[in-house]
Amino acid sequence: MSGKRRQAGEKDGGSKKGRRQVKAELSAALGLQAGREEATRAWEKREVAQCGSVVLDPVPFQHCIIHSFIENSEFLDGLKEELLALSFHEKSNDLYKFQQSEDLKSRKEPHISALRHVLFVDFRQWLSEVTHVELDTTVDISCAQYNYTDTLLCHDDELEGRRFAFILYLVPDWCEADGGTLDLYSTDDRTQPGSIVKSLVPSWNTLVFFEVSPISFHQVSEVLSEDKCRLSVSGWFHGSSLERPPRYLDPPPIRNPHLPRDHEILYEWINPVYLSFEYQSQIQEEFEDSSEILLKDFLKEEKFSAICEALETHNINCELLGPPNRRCYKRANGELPEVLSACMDLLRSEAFFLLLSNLTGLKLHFLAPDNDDSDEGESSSKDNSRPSAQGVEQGASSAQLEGDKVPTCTGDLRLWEHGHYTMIHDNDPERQEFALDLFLFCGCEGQYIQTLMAL
Ligand SMILES: O=C(O)CCC(=O)C(=O)O
Ligand SMILES: [Fe+2]
Repeated sequence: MSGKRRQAGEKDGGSKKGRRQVKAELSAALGLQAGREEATRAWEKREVAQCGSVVLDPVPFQHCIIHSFIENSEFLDGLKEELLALSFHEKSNDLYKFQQSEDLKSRKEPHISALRHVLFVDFRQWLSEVTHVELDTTVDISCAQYNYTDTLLCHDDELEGRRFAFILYLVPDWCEADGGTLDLYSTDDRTQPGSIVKSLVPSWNTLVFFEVSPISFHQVSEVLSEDKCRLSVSGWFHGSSLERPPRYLDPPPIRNPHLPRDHEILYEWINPVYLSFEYQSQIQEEFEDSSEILLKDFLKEEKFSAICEALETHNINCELLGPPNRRCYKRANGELPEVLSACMDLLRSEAFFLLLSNLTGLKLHFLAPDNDDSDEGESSSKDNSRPSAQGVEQGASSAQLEGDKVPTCTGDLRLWEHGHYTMIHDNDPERQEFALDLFLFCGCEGQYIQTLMAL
């Protein structure tokens, strides 16, 4: 970029008419030679250091916090105004929920242009000098708003070319109880995230940057304040990426064939409407159309009440499952109250495999008709976007249906609390095969069973 064009970018479009020039200035602390040298030394030696308003910390991964990042703080009021006037769109999936602005790369507003300049010219030079990393001129920047209940779950930011992530916070007075902290995770020797070891509370005019690497796992915790807006400008400085070790894959779950139980078990547990052949065919047709189905009041009322009561009154031993970039929920791991273990047995029983075959048209039992011969049996399209099931408590199981192999299943009792989640990954072992997912929700309003075809 030529000096001439840069000059133009810094100015308010109307400056010729005598309006003030819009210019952002980096914190004076970043200009001090001694501070830069100390920061460079600390970064290289991976040491904790504080150089004025600049704090460097290598744990759990190299990051840096710069308070009063922009020297002329009133500039930020103008910037905030321009940012809030942009159009934002809702971003929402299994990983995040927040609002993102349009790309700031080519916005012409004076404060936004000036911020781009101070970040990608002045600060980039400082960053390159302190970290000894050559950074290219790629401009990668947008604005985010996190409001009540918004979050961005555990991720590492890794994408070709991203070398440093940065976030400049433009928040009102903020405290830990408001949520929305930037949480940094430790990692194990397989570079899987473990637990949160540092939480950064956002504050006005503070910039955080960190090195993007295979261990840079972080999240934005759920915003708990009902009225504050967590406004930030964030993006990445680009350079050649660090080498990435092969990604760790979860071992596949242990699957078992059905338990030998005859159809009596169905009469004992299942709402009789689901045992009528006529209704089963209707359900099957619907399932074949949409590859998923929700069956209300699936269990007999007295059985369902007994399950709910057992869940409420017994102290069920659980373990918290991770890693947090994949899942976070509790799984029952001890002996279950009798009615719950009987219910799990039902879901794994031979009779239930046959019932599921009738409800879905899938061959989950050798006695089930082979749907490949029928006209409508082609419901095997790959669906990589199935949603994660949510519920207060839930038993989940999935049955495998591959070729001539004996159908098998695996399942667990999951206990859901506020903040628990599952995420979808391309390299899930469960996603490499044909499977039917089944969720029986308890402790939510009403009872229903949902089946989803995974592949
Ligand atoms: O806003 C933050 O504190 C972090 C944002 C983030 O991790 C991202 O946008 O990838
Ligand atoms: Fe991130």
